[in-house]
Amino acid sequence: MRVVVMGTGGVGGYFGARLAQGGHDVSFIARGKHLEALRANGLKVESPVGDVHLPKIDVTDDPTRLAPADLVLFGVKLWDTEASAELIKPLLTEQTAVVSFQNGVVKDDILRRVLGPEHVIGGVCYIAATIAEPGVIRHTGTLQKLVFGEYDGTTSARVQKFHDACAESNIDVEISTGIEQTIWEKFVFLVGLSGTTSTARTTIGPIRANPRSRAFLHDVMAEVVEVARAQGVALPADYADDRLAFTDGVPEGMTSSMHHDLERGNRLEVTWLSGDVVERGKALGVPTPCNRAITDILAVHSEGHDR
Ligand SMILES: NC(=O)C1=CN([C@@H]2O[C@H](COP(=O)(O)OP(=O)(O)OC[C@H]3O[C@@H](n4cnc5c(N)ncnc54)[C@H](OP(=O)(O)O)[C@@H]3O)[C@@H](O)[C@H]2O)C=CC1
Ligand SMILES: CC(C)(CO)C(=O)C(=O)O
Repeated sequence: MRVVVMGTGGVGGYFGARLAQGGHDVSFIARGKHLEALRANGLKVESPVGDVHLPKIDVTDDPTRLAPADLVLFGVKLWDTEASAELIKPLLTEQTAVVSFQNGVVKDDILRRVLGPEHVIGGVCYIAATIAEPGVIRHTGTLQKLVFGEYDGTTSARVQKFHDACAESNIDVEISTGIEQTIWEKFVFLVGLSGTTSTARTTIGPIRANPRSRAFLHDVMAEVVEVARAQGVALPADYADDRLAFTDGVPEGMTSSMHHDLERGNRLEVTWLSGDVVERGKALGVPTPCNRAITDILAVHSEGHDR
């Protein structure tokens, strides 16, 4: 299976490296200093579940050179979705699948519009990984899981093939037969985690331990549940309680990729996370005051800061 990784960052770099380590044919798209370092020194992953060094990788900023692909693993930040989708068009044959492991619930709408719905497989990932320095991906903790599936719920040959490639590459992997709901389930937790850790500027431990911030976390997630239900996603009415209980089980030092971005002065995905909840809430008549507070508080940082 010929895999092309669009965006060799925390997510794309980590999972792409594992697939290459597992013996699969993987090429990478990158840019800037990261591209230069990847060309010069290859791709390194530092990980508690095993380091990887691929001294020589096929990496470029010109996707046309990599055509055709069986599967494109799409891992750019949400603001780069549309432009990156345009760039990968030359990679597609009739059968090519594109699977985005980005956060948010709008990503696949954009991919479907730019690439055509037949190419898009739904996906979510669970990992904490960043570009530590050009050419180096740092994975924190042991969580590293991919969940994906066709939107019509069938287990197609391309989904099964990618599943098997991941399993052979020591990636925790699961096929979802209800991927839209799976994406919304992650979105509920992610919006709660990213919104609270970024506004409180701390990890989940102190947030869940303090009665006021715990109630805020609950209410942020409850708003996402209400929005999901209003647009027809079958989440249980008490799903925020379920996610709060889940949150009690994660390590107290856990935080979100958005909190990391805030600490580094990077641009933030808040517009596509809490901000998207607010916009959907407005359209559906669902009040979203907690997510509005998060979006407005983080607005001063959302474009990042020069350091
Ligand atoms: N990091 C994590 O632990 C997790 C992240 N996610 C989600 O996954 C998505 C990706 O996040 P993450 O991996 O952290 O992002 P990163 O910023 O680490 O990686 C994205 C990479 O793609 C590059 N890129 C963007 N556009 C192009 C282009 N046109 N050509 C070449 N390279 C390009 C970026 O370059 P440049 O830096 O120059 O922009 C960057 O190197 C996000 O939606 C995030 O929310 C989900 C779960 C966990
Ligand atoms: C919730 C988590 C850490 C899981 O992968 C994540 O997706 C993020 O912070 O972006």
